[in-house]
Amino acid sequence: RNNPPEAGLAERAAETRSRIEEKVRKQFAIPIDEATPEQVYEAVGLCVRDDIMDSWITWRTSTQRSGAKCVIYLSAEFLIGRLLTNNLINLGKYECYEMALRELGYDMATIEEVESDPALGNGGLGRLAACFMDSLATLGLPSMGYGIRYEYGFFRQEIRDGRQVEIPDNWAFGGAVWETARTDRTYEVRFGGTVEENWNSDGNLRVEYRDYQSVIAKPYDMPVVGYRSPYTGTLRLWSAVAPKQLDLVQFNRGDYESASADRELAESISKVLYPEDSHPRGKELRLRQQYFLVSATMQQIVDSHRRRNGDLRKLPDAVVVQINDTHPTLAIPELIRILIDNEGFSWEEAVEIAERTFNYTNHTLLPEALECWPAPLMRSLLPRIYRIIETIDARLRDRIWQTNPGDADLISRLAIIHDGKVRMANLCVLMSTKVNGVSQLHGKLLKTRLFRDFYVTQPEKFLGITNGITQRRWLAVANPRLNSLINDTIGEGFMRDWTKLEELVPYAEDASFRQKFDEVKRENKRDFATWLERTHGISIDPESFMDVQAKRLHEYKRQLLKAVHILSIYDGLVSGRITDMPKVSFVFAAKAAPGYVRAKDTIRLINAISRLVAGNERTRDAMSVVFVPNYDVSTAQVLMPATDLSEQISTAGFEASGTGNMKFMLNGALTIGTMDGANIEMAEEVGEENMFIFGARVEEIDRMKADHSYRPREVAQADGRLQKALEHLVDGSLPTSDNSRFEDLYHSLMDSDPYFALYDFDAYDKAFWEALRVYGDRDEWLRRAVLNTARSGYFSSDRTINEYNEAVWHLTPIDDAARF
Ligand SMILES: CCc1ccc([C@H](C)CC(=O)N[C@@H]2O[C@H](CO)[C@@H](O)[C@H](O)[C@H]2O)cc1
Repeated sequence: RNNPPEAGLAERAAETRSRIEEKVRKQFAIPIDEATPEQVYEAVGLCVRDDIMDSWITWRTSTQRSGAKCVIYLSAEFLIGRLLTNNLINLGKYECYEMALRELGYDMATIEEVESDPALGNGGLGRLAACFMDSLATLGLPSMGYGIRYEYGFFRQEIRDGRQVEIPDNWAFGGAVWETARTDRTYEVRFGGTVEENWNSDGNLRVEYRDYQSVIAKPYDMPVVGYRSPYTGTLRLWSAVAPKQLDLVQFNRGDYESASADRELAESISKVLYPEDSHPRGKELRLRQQYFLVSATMQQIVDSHRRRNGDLRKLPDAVVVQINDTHPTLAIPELIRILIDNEGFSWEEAVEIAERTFNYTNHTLLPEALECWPAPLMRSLLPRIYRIIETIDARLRDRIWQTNPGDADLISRLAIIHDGKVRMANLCVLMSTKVNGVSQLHGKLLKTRLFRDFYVTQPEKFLGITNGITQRRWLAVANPRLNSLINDTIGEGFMRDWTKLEELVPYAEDASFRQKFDEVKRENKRDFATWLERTHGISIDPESFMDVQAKRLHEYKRQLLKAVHILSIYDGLVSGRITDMPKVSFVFAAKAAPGYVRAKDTIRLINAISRLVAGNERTRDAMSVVFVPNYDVSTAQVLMPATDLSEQISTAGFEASGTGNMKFMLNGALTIGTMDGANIEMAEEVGEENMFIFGARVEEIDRMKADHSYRPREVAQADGRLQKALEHLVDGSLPTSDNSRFEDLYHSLMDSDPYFALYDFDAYDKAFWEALRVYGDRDEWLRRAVLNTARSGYFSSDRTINEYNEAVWHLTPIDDAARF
């Protein structure tokens, strides 16, 4: 990050240095030269935290006082990543702290790596929420994120004998310098018990709760620092605490277990993140987590509004709540409960307020990912909430019966409670003002498929808002070399104004700029190789062509297509069919949900292929297959700047948007991909000729699904290369530590191939070789790579957030005058 040292930098660095020394002394009672990197990291973090405090307090109190409309981003996941470097860059203090540390004998990289990566999310949905918080703060839009402070985040992944092993991730063990426990803002959340509704003489409803279990929700606040903007947002994460630590009565009775049983049950609520990102396991604890999050949040929202404004009818003018997928759906009946049971509103009034308060974002079309809770479970765990949902459902059924008498089918499709299940997506759509998909194609498919019956009656409710990524973390933090090159070429404007990146387009034709761009990529590849060796003891050739597929392991993302294609290249090299191929490193990074057997099998297959390739002298120097363990935000930040080819090969119609695709594009990688999700809009921005687009379009996939015409086995038999490659899965040629093979994967492709991997194989092969051909022409490759970076500005989450604000939230940014 070698920006010329501005005037005064040395003085500020000296002052910062003494603050760090002082912090070490006060915090650890030792002189700096005895401190460990962990202690120095904590001291530095605490100094930066002090730098943030004043503006954080100012804005939190002033936005509250000003009554400015605020967006509440309600999400079960926030994949925030490490915060030190991000906060320093957003504060404009990176160089200052880097110089101070250097004078203390520390290089920033060492201190940065000490920080734990709070994996409070699974993947796309969680990371999107984190990018959104950064953009909201940078754009000065009054905002608060609400989530759960899981004690154990997303599991750590280790690969043993080629297999994924899950290790608990106690992220906060090293102390979390960025959070503040708000013991002054705790709320009680009730579970179970019985509920009695009594209408008293003055016709008001009085609801009696009995025999319920209580859990205390304790908030931990984290500041969300905007980029060079004094506005600091807040991320509030709730932690579950038992109302009483120990039941002395039971304890004195010698019944020690039950004495602490309640406590364990209570605190198990925020113990661990559920590692599924498609198959909800419908576990009671997961439902407890969801209600815990929404009840604490909505109680607090109503409380502070009543304290600030008093008239709850005006709540929708003061706050707008964005529900991040269906996981926080219960916020809707919870608000209605509070308004009726605690605030004495009528049913109609409460429903009207709720409908004007909530909006819902859908992130997946996968039927198996749509949450449907068993009605008996919800009735017993949340008796009052279930009553309210029953009433909403009954009134909906009545309304449909009036408008479509006799149309039982329509009712069975639109109803919220159906077949003993509570369909969370239907409840969200019915009770939200706006429902959006996360790319233009996804938005369209919500209208024509998933929510068609709702769309026909309320078309204005539905839209598509294409995802985005924050250029602060995914360029300035992750790729300082490219960031400096861009700053030196077109200035720093891009960090705050995504449209500025366009100014880089002409430099695609500039040979000296392409040269510098190439040098940046080479350096980043060397960094990645060094990091991979140091962190995982895995070696990779930094001069090789980096072909990367990094995302959650899921059949629709088709890591299997990539793996089978690599086997066909292996066969080609062994048979001599393939002679001239540049050295390629096929890099995979992916976590599989622990219960998703086929996904875990695919990881095992990739590692077996890696051994097969390394074990053959005809292939080991021509290519390597590398599986990078424990893919998380920090890994993505070192991997994406080092990538040449980004694999975005999902079956058309299955990837709602993708956001990794945007990060690779921004960091100068070319994309080989299908016309799916946001890939389509990337092709619109940069031109299809600057990507390697292949494969069946969504219409073709739909047709084959509709007429059941697809015969995968015939496709394989018609293509000798493909057939031979597939044989490896069952012929024992793949080295596995227990001689196990991959029958299930083989048959999943040959018998049904639900994601049309074999159908797109040949088209993929052609696109891949075209990519290698272009890579052979350095100038052409670099020209296209520069264009991809230059045309990726549209995928800034600032553009996305501005679209949400115009179409859904209607917030007023804090007045710019105060911003600078
Ligand atoms: C209940 C289990 C569960 C947990 C998480 C999810 C998420 C919705 C899965 C997810 O992360 N979806 C991804 O969201 C990204 C952000 O919008 C999109 O870019 C990806 O296309 C989508 O797969 C579904 C089901």
